Parts: sequence; structure tokens; C-alpha cells
Amino acid sequence: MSAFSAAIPIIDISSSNPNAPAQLLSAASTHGFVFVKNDGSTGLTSQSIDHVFDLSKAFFAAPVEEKESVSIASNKAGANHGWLSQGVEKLDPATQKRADVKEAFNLALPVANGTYPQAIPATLEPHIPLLIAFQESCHALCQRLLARFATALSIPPDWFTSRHDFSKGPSGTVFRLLYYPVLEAHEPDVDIRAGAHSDFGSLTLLFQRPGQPGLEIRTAGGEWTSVPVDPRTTSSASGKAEGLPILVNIGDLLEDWTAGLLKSTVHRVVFPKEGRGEDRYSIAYFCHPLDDARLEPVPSELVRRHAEVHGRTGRGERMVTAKDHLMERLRSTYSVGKTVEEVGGS
Ligand SMILES: O=C(O)CCC(=O)C(=O)O
Ligand SMILES: [Fe+2]
Repeated sequence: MSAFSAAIPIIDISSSNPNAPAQLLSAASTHGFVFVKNDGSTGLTSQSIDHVFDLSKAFFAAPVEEKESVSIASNKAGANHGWLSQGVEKLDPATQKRADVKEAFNLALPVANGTYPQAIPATLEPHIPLLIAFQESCHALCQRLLARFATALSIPPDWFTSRHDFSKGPSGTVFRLLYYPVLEAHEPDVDIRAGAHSDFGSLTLLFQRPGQPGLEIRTAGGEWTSVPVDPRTTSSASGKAEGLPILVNIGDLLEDWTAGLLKSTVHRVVFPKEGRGEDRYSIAYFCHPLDDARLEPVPSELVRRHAEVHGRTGRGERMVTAKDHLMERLRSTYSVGKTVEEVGGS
């Protein structure tokens, strides 16, 4: 276990930084993770982030009957939405003896009339407009990032964004609240908050809380390295109003689409190494393409050359869509005694 923190850069993606595409590409192809400077343009203010964390805390503290009323298991087959109690998800089924020590609440994309296509718990119900606005700001940030990746790869600027335009159809995108409770006595090397995995979609945005660390990434050398909650040094934390930089990572689909040039890095969430630590809350926006997006290689010369050098031949005849891919992945993680249809896979 390494004590070092990963040297993940903080990138300014505003239009005042013409080097943003190249910097993003470099970070994504080295670490698979990047911090994005959270200036006013993201719409993801410290206040709105705090507010969503407060709602998350209130929901997970609600009586179990309220959580059960929106359980993922109660949804109709085909959905990946609702509350997951502890014991349902095991992100690294090949290695883990026990399920992840966490609870989660998955929100679908909102529908046009300002509601969600799923049951919303009483604690969150009055705050639906805030949750939707937050989710939309997350998506706008993903689209800005995807446009910059397209620029870096010299493909049409809308190549990725048009495949993530939710006005055109359904998508497996999920907005997830996560809660990792403290365990009075956790067994090191057995209990884990989130097992080693890579994310399934295109991009993930992750919001963490000061004082609640635990995320680690596996470096190219196979070492586990911790990811800081706040990567800023005093000199880089310039703007007073600026929020914590937002952590972004590349998911499997973007790795697949770019023949491995962009890396979907394996990561996990561990318990504190010493002491009992604190409960950990995090918020993740898992951005997925439209369900029917085909996972064909992007028409980029850089990608073609990378594939040639690294011998990535693609999927050959087996052309799959984003939805096929997601189904396959959900089937293996919700493995704790249930089929994907029972728990719901999207
Ligand atoms: O909670 C975290 O910090 C990370 C969670 C994560 O990696 C995931 O749910 O995919
Ligand atoms: Fe993840």
C-alpha cells in the first residue's frame, strides 16, 4: 500500500485556457483521473454541493421503511434506480469475500416535466428542483469535457456530445448518492467500502467531503495510491469563491471508444488505515451515452495510431451498443444472490 498521493493535475477548462484539450488528454491518458477547477462557470457552487450532501445525509438517516419504499429491488426490471441497501453491491466480485460496506441511492435522468421516472423518498421530494438543477449542471460539465476531448483527438467537436444529447433518447446515466458508514470494528483486508473496479460509462464526476478520504487509484505500476479530497496547495487555491476542484475520471466506454488512449483506471474506497474514522459521503454523476450509441472506434488518427502501436484490434464483428455494454457490467456487480432482473439493470 503506498502512502503517496496521486499527482492528478487540476485543469482550468475555461475558454481562457487554450491548452485545456491537450492537458485533459495528457491527464486522461496517464492517470485516467483529472481535477477540474471549479470556477463560477460550472454552476456547481459550494452551496449547491453542500445542499445536496445535506439532503443525502438526511435521506440515509431516514427510517428504513422510507428507504425500502424506494428500494432498487422494488423497481420494475430494466431499471437501475432507487435505494441499494448494504449488501447488494459487490464491485469486485472476483476478490471480495463480503459486499461493499455502503448504501446508495440512484437517480435516473429527470423527465421533461421536471419530475423523475421513479419513486422519490419523502425526504427528497420537496427538493426535486434542486436535484434536477444539480444533475443538469453535472451534465453540462460532462458535455464541456467531452467537447474538449473531441478537440484534443481532432474529431468533429460534437462527435461525443451528440451521443450524449439526452433530448434524443434514453441513457444509462445515473446520479448517485453514496453513504459509507463507519464500522465499529472492520476487518482489514476483508471489509472494503467499494471494491476495486473501473466505472462503466463515459465520464464520472465525483464530489467528496473534507475530512472523509478513502478513494484510491491503481497506478500503471500496480500500486494503490490515495486521491486527495482537496488537491490544492495554498498557492493554487486562488479564488475565494472557488469550490473544491471536481474529480473526473474516464469510464470504460470512453476507454473503449479510444482504443485505450484514454484510460479507465481501476479505483476503490478503503476504510481509514488507523482509527475508526468518519462516515463517508460522496456524490457521483455517472455519465453514459445514449443507449443506442454504437461503440465503434472514434475516427481519430491519434486513436488509430494508438490502437496500432498497442495492438488493440477492437471488437471485430461484435458491435455492441452502450446499453448492451451496461447490461453486461451490471449483471456481474449486483451479484449478491440476485439476478440483474431481480435487482434491476438498465
Ligand atoms: O465514493 C467514492 O468515492 C467512489 C465511488 C465509486 O468509485 C463508484 O461508486 O463507482
Ligand atoms: Fe467508481
